[in-house]
Amino acid sequence: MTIEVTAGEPRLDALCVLAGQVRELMDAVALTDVGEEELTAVTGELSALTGRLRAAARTTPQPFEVAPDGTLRHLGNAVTGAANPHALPLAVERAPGGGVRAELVFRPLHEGPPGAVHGGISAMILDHLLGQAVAAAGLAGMTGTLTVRYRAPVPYGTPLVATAEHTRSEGRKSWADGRIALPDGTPLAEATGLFVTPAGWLQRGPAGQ
Ligand SMILES: CCCCCCCCCCCCCC(=O)SCCNC(=O)CCNC(=O)[C@H](O)C(C)(C)COP(=O)(O)OP(=O)(O)OC[C@H]1O[C@@H](n2cnc3c(N)ncnc32)[C@H](O)[C@@H]1OP(=O)(O)O
Repeated sequence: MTIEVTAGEPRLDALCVLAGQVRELMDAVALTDVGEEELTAVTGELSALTGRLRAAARTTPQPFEVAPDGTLRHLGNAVTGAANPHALPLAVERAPGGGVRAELVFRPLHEGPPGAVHGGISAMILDHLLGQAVAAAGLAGMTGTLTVRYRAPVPYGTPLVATAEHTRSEGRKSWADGRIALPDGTPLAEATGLFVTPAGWLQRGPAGQ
């Protein structure tokens, strides 16, 4: 899988490349059929590598921050963060007709029911996308409620499209709708959510800037 690295800073770029390699490692672990001896040998090598990375460690991932070019970025985010091995990472863009969209391919690693993506993984993606639709409308907030309707099993290993749009706001409360669909638009999982802008964000913004 090709990981887009956009930090533009050598150390952060290297961290994002490392995270991409770890994603490949996680996929390999989920699918490997090598024998016990090889599993034990690989575990030993990984233990040594883990120790090298922990030689200099922080207590929180790469923060939500203002990048040198003035844009907001969150390389440590669990859904979009290129520096977070847990993230797909999801590349979210503005949708031509309003709202936001992202193309995505889930992996066998995301399996819940046999042959399909775990419902909690789908909900996580929808939570983030709805939140970003609200943020794109200028009203960034924390998820208050999220309701998901699972209409059909979400497959992994096949291209899908996720979209979301802000639907309305009342004071600090904003609502958004979204869905994960097949490329032809057939919805597989649909969500609606309420996002509340914490009072402090109105003064300082989500990055505390
Ligand atoms: C430019 C910026 C870019 C940013 C990009 C970011 C994109 C990232 C996208 C990431 C996306 C992923 C995001 C994540 O993963 S966010 C992670 C998951 N969510 C959380 O952890 C949220 C935890 N909860 C809280 O922090 C607080 O409870 C919040 C902030 C939600 C409200 O605490 P606050 O003290 O501020 O609220 P208030 O008590 O003054 O109430 C205010 C109003 O809101 C109503 N209310 C409150 N809670 C709920 C509820 N649960 N259901 C229904 N309604 C609720 C309440 O009745 C009242 O309404 P009204 O009586 O006035 O009518």
